[in-house]
Amino acid sequence: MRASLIQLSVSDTEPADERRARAAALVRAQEGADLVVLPELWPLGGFAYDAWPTGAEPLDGPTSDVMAAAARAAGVWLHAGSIVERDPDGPIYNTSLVFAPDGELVHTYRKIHRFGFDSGEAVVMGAGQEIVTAGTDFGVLGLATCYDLRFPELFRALLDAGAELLVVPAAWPARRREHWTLLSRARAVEEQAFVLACNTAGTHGGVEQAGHSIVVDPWGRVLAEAGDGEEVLTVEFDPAEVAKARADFPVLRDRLLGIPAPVQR
Ligand SMILES: NC(=O)CCC(=O)C(=O)O
Repeated sequence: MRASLIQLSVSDTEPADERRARAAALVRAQEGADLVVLPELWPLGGFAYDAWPTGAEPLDGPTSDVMAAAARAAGVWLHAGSIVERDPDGPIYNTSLVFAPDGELVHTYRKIHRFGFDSGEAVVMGAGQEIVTAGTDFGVLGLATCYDLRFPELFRALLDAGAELLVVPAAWPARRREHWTLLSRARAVEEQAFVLACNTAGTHGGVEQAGHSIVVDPWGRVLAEAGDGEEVLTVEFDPAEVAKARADFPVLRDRLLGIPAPVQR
């Protein structure tokens, strides 16, 4: 399969609608790929907290509109990164959107672990409650977002839900780039799965982004890694390598904790 990670540059100066149009053109240009991935909160900026109250949008808002059309035009599965979702009956959420090649919005995932400690996302956004996987033509995607990468128990739960390709949109700062690379590889090794981690480039909200989107195979090998700036990272791999790695080195068979106990007779 072929995957393209669009490491979009996000600034405070580009209006959201212009960035939506630019991102949609980049998605359309990936015709021939099986899966296209965008970063976290790219329409407004993952650290542009001031823009969130007015820029939040519903699931059928402007980002969904342009991304559905772009997925359909390119004929690709599209993980369109995440938006600031306005829930009419609740708080705002950091919500990822997955579109099928016909443009239908088939899965959404509300980020579970909110970043910021006592500020930003952790204060103004609601926490997602559900583990989400997405069945596709080429395997089962496990959905996680940015800071979620630090919580291995989420990835173990995704494994137990059948995930084979872990897709992680992010707005990960340059200051902690080493963690980004290390954790992406760790999650791939632990779950014996592909990790496709699509980060943001540029600077917004005063936070320089790390870039360095990365694709890791189930053995922890880096198949492709982007640089610092805006870039489309394209990589080809065989999703069947997941089953092969799990059979060749059956470490998951030796789990003792956190799995249903055998029936005692
Ligand atoms: N947007 C985020 O979740 C940032 C996470 C981060 O900066 C970190 O985990 O470090």
